[in-house]
Amino acid sequence: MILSVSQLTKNFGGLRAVNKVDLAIAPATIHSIIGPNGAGKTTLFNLITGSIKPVDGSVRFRDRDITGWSPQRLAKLGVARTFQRTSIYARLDVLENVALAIRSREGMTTSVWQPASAERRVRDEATDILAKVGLRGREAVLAGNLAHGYQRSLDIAIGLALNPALILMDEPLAGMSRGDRETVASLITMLRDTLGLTVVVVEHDVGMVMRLSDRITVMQHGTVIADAPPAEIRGNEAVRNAYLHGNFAQ
Ligand SMILES: Nc1ncnc2c1ncn2[C@@H]1O[C@H](COP(=O)(O)OP(=O)(O)OP(=O)(O)O)[C@@H](O)[C@H]1O
Repeated sequence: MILSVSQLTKNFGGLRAVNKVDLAIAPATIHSIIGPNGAGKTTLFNLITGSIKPVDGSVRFRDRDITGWSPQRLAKLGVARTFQRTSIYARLDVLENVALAIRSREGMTTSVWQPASAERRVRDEATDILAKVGLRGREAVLAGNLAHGYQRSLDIAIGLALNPALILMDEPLAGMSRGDRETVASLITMLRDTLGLTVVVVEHDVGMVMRLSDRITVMQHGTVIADAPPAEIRGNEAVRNAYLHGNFAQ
Protein backbone atom coordinates (compact mmCIF):
# COMPACT_ATOMS: atom_id res chain seq x y z
CA MET A 1 0.00 0.00 0.00
CA ILE A 2 1.23 3.50 -0.76
CA LEU A 3 -0.99 5.10 1.91
CA SER A 4 -2.49 3.47 4.98
CA VAL A 5 -4.73 5.10 7.51
CA SER A 6 -5.32 3.33 10.77
CA GLN A 7 -7.99 4.09 13.37
CA LEU A 8 -7.91 7.77 12.48
CA THR A 9 -10.12 9.86 14.76
CA LYS A 10 -11.01 13.55 15.03
CA ASN A 11 -13.50 15.29 17.30
CA PHE A 12 -14.96 18.76 16.93
CA GLY A 13 -16.24 19.54 20.41
CA GLY A 14 -18.67 16.73 21.19
CA LEU A 15 -18.91 15.64 17.57
CA ARG A 16 -16.80 12.73 16.34
CA ALA A 17 -16.35 13.84 12.73
CA VAL A 18 -13.97 10.97 11.87
CA ASN A 19 -14.31 7.83 13.94
CA LYS A 20 -11.63 5.10 13.86
CA VAL A 21 -11.24 5.16 10.10
CA ASP A 22 -9.05 2.57 8.37
CA LEU A 23 -8.10 3.11 4.76
CA ALA A 24 -5.65 1.36 2.44
CA ILE A 25 -4.70 2.93 -0.88
CA ALA A 26 -2.94 0.78 -3.47
CA PRO A 27 -0.28 2.39 -5.69
CA ALA A 28 -1.21 3.66 -9.17
CA THR A 29 -4.94 3.49 -8.48
CA ILE A 30 -7.77 6.00 -8.37
CA HIS A 31 -9.38 5.65 -4.96
CA SER A 32 -12.46 7.74 -4.21
CA ILE A 33 -14.04 8.68 -0.92
CA ILE A 34 -17.76 9.36 -1.07
CA GLY A 35 -20.62 9.75 1.38
CA PRO A 36 -23.53 12.04 2.18
CA ASN A 37 -23.07 15.61 3.41
CA GLY A 38 -21.37 15.77 6.80
CA ALA A 39 -20.06 12.18 6.55
CA GLY A 40 -16.53 13.32 7.45
CA LYS A 41 -14.88 13.13 4.01
CA THR A 42 -13.28 16.56 4.07
CA THR A 43 -12.15 16.09 7.66
CA LEU A 44 -10.53 12.77 6.74
CA PHE A 45 -8.87 14.43 3.78
CA ASN A 46 -7.56 17.26 5.96
CA LEU A 47 -6.23 14.76 8.49
CA ILE A 48 -4.31 12.93 5.76
CA THR A 49 -2.94 16.09 4.16
CA GLY A 50 -1.82 17.57 7.44
CA SER A 51 -4.02 20.63 7.67
CA ILE A 52 -5.53 19.28 10.90
CA LYS A 53 -4.22 16.81 13.46
CA PRO A 54 -6.00 13.65 14.64
CA VAL A 55 -6.72 12.91 18.30
CA ASP A 56 -5.96 9.28 17.62
CA GLY A 57 -4.76 6.94 14.88
CA SER A 58 -2.04 7.15 12.28
CA VAL A 59 -1.30 7.81 8.63
CA ARG A 60 1.52 6.02 6.83
CA PHE A 61 2.94 6.89 3.41
CA ARG A 62 5.01 4.01 2.05
CA ASP A 63 7.04 2.92 5.08
CA ARG A 64 6.86 6.19 6.97
CA ASP A 65 4.57 7.46 9.71
CA ILE A 66 3.42 10.88 8.46
CA THR A 67 0.71 11.53 11.05
CA GLY A 68 0.36 15.26 11.66
CA TRP A 69 3.03 16.26 9.11
CA SER A 70 2.57 19.72 7.65
CA PRO A 71 1.45 20.05 4.02
CA GLN A 72 4.91 21.46 3.14
CA ARG A 73 6.71 18.47 4.63
CA LEU A 74 4.30 16.09 2.92
CA ALA A 75 4.89 17.81 -0.41
CA LYS A 76 8.62 17.17 -0.10
CA LEU A 77 7.89 13.49 0.44
CA GLY A 78 5.70 13.29 -2.68
CA VAL A 79 2.21 13.90 -1.35
CA ALA A 80 0.36 16.76 -3.07
CA ARG A 81 -3.19 18.02 -2.81
CA THR A 82 -5.52 20.14 -4.86
CA PHE A 83 -8.21 22.29 -3.31
CA GLN A 84 -11.96 22.62 -3.72
CA ARG A 85 -11.44 26.26 -4.57
CA THR A 86 -8.63 26.63 -7.05
CA SER A 87 -5.24 27.67 -5.75
CA ILE A 88 -4.24 29.54 -8.90
CA TYR A 89 -3.06 33.15 -9.08
CA ALA A 90 -5.65 34.68 -11.40
CA ARG A 91 -3.49 37.67 -12.36
CA LEU A 92 -0.45 35.64 -13.35
CA ASP A 93 -0.22 33.78 -16.61
CA VAL A 94 -0.63 30.02 -16.80
CA LEU A 95 3.09 29.27 -17.15
CA GLU A 96 4.03 31.48 -14.22
CA ASN A 97 1.52 29.72 -11.97
CA VAL A 98 3.31 26.41 -12.54
CA ALA A 99 6.77 28.01 -12.47
CA LEU A 100 6.00 29.42 -9.01
CA ALA A 101 5.16 25.93 -7.74
CA ILE A 102 8.39 24.52 -9.21
CA ARG A 103 10.46 27.30 -7.66
CA SER A 104 8.78 26.69 -4.34
CA ARG A 105 9.59 22.96 -4.59
CA GLU A 106 13.22 23.82 -5.32
CA GLY A 107 13.36 26.41 -2.53
CA MET A 108 14.24 29.06 -5.12
CA THR A 109 13.64 32.76 -4.60
CA THR A 110 11.98 35.09 -7.10
CA SER A 111 13.19 34.71 -10.64
CA VAL A 112 15.22 37.94 -10.92
CA TRP A 113 17.75 36.55 -8.45
CA GLN A 114 18.20 33.30 -10.32
CA PRO A 115 20.78 32.63 -13.01
CA ALA A 116 19.15 32.61 -16.43
CA SER A 117 19.87 28.89 -16.86
CA ALA A 118 17.98 27.98 -13.68
CA GLU A 119 15.06 30.08 -14.78
CA ARG A 120 15.09 28.47 -18.22
CA ARG A 121 15.01 25.03 -16.62
CA VAL A 122 12.00 26.03 -14.53
CA ARG A 123 10.15 27.36 -17.56
CA ASP A 124 10.95 24.25 -19.60
CA GLU A 125 9.67 22.00 -16.85
CA ALA A 126 6.54 24.15 -16.46
CA THR A 127 5.95 23.91 -20.23
CA ASP A 128 6.27 20.11 -20.08
CA ILE A 129 3.83 19.82 -17.19
CA LEU A 130 1.31 22.08 -18.95
CA ALA A 131 1.51 19.89 -22.04
CA LYS A 132 0.72 16.83 -19.92
CA VAL A 133 -2.48 18.37 -18.60
CA GLY A 134 -3.64 19.59 -22.01
CA LEU A 135 -2.74 23.27 -21.61
CA ARG A 136 -0.17 23.47 -24.39
CA GLY A 137 -0.61 26.76 -26.25
CA ARG A 138 -2.23 28.47 -23.26
CA GLU A 139 0.99 29.26 -21.37
CA ALA A 140 0.64 33.03 -21.82
CA VAL A 141 -3.06 33.29 -20.94
CA LEU A 142 -3.85 35.00 -17.64
CA ALA A 143 -4.97 32.21 -15.34
CA GLY A 144 -8.10 34.15 -14.34
CA ASN A 145 -9.18 34.25 -17.98
CA LEU A 146 -9.04 30.47 -18.45
CA ALA A 147 -12.31 28.58 -18.80
CA HIS A 148 -13.39 26.83 -15.61
CA GLY A 149 -12.36 23.35 -16.76
CA TYR A 150 -8.92 24.58 -17.75
CA GLN A 151 -8.50 26.29 -14.37
CA ARG A 152 -8.96 22.89 -12.77
CA SER A 153 -6.39 21.43 -15.17
CA LEU A 154 -4.03 24.22 -14.12
CA ASP A 155 -4.66 23.36 -10.50
CA ILE A 156 -3.64 19.80 -11.24
CA ALA A 157 -0.55 21.07 -13.09
CA ILE A 158 0.40 23.05 -9.97
CA GLY A 159 0.03 19.85 -7.96
CA LEU A 160 2.20 17.97 -10.46
CA ALA A 161 4.91 20.60 -10.13
CA LEU A 162 5.63 19.14 -6.70
CA ASN A 163 6.57 15.90 -8.44
CA PRO A 164 4.22 13.82 -6.33
CA ALA A 165 3.68 10.08 -6.15
CA LEU A 166 0.29 10.61 -4.56
CA ILE A 167 -2.16 13.40 -5.25
CA LEU A 168 -5.26 14.04 -3.16
CA MET A 169 -8.07 15.96 -4.84
CA ASP A 170 -10.89 17.66 -2.99
CA GLU A 171 -14.00 17.65 -5.20
CA PRO A 172 -12.19 18.06 -8.52
CA LEU A 173 -15.47 18.00 -10.47
CA ALA A 174 -17.42 20.43 -8.28
CA GLY A 175 -19.37 23.17 -10.05
CA MET A 176 -18.42 22.05 -13.55
CA SER A 177 -20.35 21.60 -16.74
CA ARG A 178 -20.75 18.07 -18.09
CA GLY A 179 -18.04 18.68 -20.72
CA ASP A 180 -15.57 20.08 -18.19
CA ARG A 181 -16.19 17.14 -15.88
CA GLU A 182 -15.35 14.77 -18.72
CA THR A 183 -12.12 16.69 -19.39
CA VAL A 184 -11.04 16.56 -15.76
CA ALA A 185 -12.05 12.91 -15.45
CA SER A 186 -9.83 12.00 -18.44
CA LEU A 187 -7.03 14.00 -16.90
CA ILE A 188 -7.33 12.08 -13.62
CA THR A 189 -7.24 8.80 -15.55
CA MET A 190 -4.14 10.00 -17.39
CA LEU A 191 -2.41 10.74 -14.08
CA ARG A 192 -2.80 7.08 -13.15
CA ASP A 193 -2.26 5.46 -16.54
CA THR A 194 0.48 7.61 -18.04
CA LEU A 195 2.25 9.06 -15.02
CA GLY A 196 1.68 6.11 -12.68
CA LEU A 197 0.38 8.36 -9.92
CA THR A 198 -1.91 7.33 -7.11
CA VAL A 199 -4.97 9.57 -6.96
CA VAL A 200 -7.27 9.93 -3.95
CA VAL A 201 -10.47 11.79 -4.74
CA VAL A 202 -13.20 13.17 -2.49
CA GLU A 203 -16.14 13.74 -4.80
CA HIS A 204 -19.91 14.19 -4.82
CA ASP A 205 -20.51 13.17 -8.41
CA VAL A 206 -21.26 9.53 -7.67
CA GLY A 207 -21.90 8.65 -11.32
CA MET A 208 -18.45 9.85 -12.34
CA VAL A 209 -16.83 8.25 -9.28
CA MET A 210 -18.29 4.90 -10.30
CA ARG A 211 -16.78 5.18 -13.77
CA LEU A 212 -13.44 6.57 -12.69
CA SER A 213 -12.41 4.70 -9.56
CA ASP A 214 -10.58 1.45 -8.98
CA ARG A 215 -11.87 1.41 -5.44
CA ILE A 216 -14.37 3.42 -3.42
CA THR A 217 -14.60 4.05 0.31
CA VAL A 218 -18.01 5.14 1.53
CA MET A 219 -18.34 7.13 4.74
CA GLN A 220 -21.35 7.95 6.88
CA HIS A 221 -21.41 9.66 10.29
CA GLY A 222 -17.61 9.62 10.48
CA THR A 223 -17.17 5.91 9.86
CA VAL A 224 -16.44 3.73 6.84
CA ILE A 225 -19.57 1.79 5.86
CA ALA A 226 -18.16 0.18 2.70
CA ASP A 227 -14.84 -0.18 0.91
CA ALA A 228 -14.82 -2.07 -2.39
CA PRO A 229 -14.57 -1.79 -6.18
CA PRO A 230 -17.37 0.24 -7.87
CA ALA A 231 -19.44 -2.76 -8.98
CA GLU A 232 -19.71 -3.99 -5.40
CA ILE A 233 -20.43 -0.54 -4.02
CA ARG A 234 -23.29 -0.16 -6.48
CA GLY A 235 -25.01 -3.23 -5.08
CA ASN A 236 -24.28 -2.50 -1.42
CA GLU A 237 -27.43 -2.01 0.58
CA ALA A 238 -25.91 0.00 3.42
CA VAL A 239 -24.55 2.41 0.83
CA ARG A 240 -27.91 2.70 -0.91
CA ASN A 241 -29.55 3.45 2.41
CA ALA A 242 -26.96 6.09 3.22
CA TYR A 243 -27.86 7.95 0.06
CA LEU A 244 -31.46 9.05 -0.03
CA HIS A 245 -33.12 9.99 -3.32
CA GLY A 246 -31.44 7.22 -5.37
CA ASN A 247 -28.16 8.90 -6.29
CA PHE A 248 -26.97 5.63 -7.77
CA ALA A 249 -29.50 5.80 -10.57
CA GLN A 250 -27.08 8.14 -12.37
N1 LIG B 1 -14.00 23.00 11.87
C1 LIG B 1 -15.09 22.36 12.30
N2 LIG B 1 -15.66 22.65 13.49
C2 LIG B 1 -16.74 22.00 13.93
N3 LIG B 1 -17.37 21.02 13.25
C3 LIG B 1 -16.87 20.69 12.05
C4 LIG B 1 -15.70 21.34 11.51
N4 LIG B 1 -15.43 20.78 10.30
C5 LIG B 1 -16.38 19.85 10.09
N5 LIG B 1 -17.23 19.78 11.15
C6 LIG B 1 -18.36 18.85 11.28
O1 LIG B 1 -17.84 17.54 11.13
C7 LIG B 1 -18.74 16.72 10.38
C8 LIG B 1 -18.05 16.18 9.15
O2 LIG B 1 -17.82 17.27 8.25
P1 LIG B 1 -17.03 17.12 6.88
O3 LIG B 1 -16.96 18.47 6.27
O4 LIG B 1 -15.79 16.38 7.10
O5 LIG B 1 -18.05 16.21 6.06
P2 LIG B 1 -18.09 15.95 4.50
O6 LIG B 1 -18.41 14.50 4.34
O7 LIG B 1 -16.88 16.46 3.84
O8 LIG B 1 -19.36 16.80 4.08
P3 LIG B 1 -19.66 17.58 2.70
O9 LIG B 1 -19.91 16.51 1.70
O10 LIG B 1 -20.90 18.34 3.03
O11 LIG B 1 -18.49 18.44 2.38
C9 LIG B 1 -19.96 17.60 10.06
O12 LIG B 1 -20.95 17.35 11.01
C10 LIG B 1 -19.42 19.01 10.19
O13 LIG B 1 -20.43 19.90 10.57
